[in-house]
Amino acid sequence: MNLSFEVQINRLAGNEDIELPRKMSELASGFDLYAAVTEDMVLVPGQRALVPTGIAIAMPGGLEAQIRPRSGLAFKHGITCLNTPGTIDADYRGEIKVLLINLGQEPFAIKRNERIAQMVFQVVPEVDLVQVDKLSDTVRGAGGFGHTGTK
Ligand SMILES: O=c1ccn([C@H]2C[C@H](O)[C@@H](COP(=O)(O)OP(=O)(O)OP(=O)(O)O)O2)c(=O)[nH]1
Ligand SMILES: [Mg+2]
Repeated sequence: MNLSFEVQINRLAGNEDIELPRKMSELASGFDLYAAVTEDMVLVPGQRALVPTGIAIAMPGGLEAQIRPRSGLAFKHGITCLNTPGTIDADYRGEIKVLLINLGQEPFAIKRNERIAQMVFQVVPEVDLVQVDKLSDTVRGAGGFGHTGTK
């Protein structure tokens, strides 16, 4: 499979030193995002914060970017994205920000140019919502939320 797209990116003023999002291995799904905090941002347990990345992007319509946590930060420090996956719309031109929360037991300091999350691009199909009086029948019907049991 060889889907490929061009996505424009720029650094916002004052962030010339911020690393551009980067894949850390050849076939990685995500581009790691770097914190553009001007001074250390400390999250105490339970605290959330919108962390700047210093970058903005423009992708073609039909794509979205998802902002996802890094598992290492989540496992070691309880740092995750509160709204995971965050949604970056194709028509958004503002700074990409990462909504982090500290679910750990210790304060955590976010430093400038540390990798805080990752950005995964996805294709979004065009969908027309068509209003109808009755939906098609299925075996599952309205069963959900554990309806099929645990084994
Ligand atoms: O983790 C995130 C989530 C969103 N955004 C930006 C890009 C996105 O296109 C925009 C709106 O996000 P969303 O639709 O999730 O938020 P909303 O609460 O519905 O705001 P809006 O009314 O602006 O759509 O905010 C980020 O920078 N980081
Ligand atoms: Mg929205």
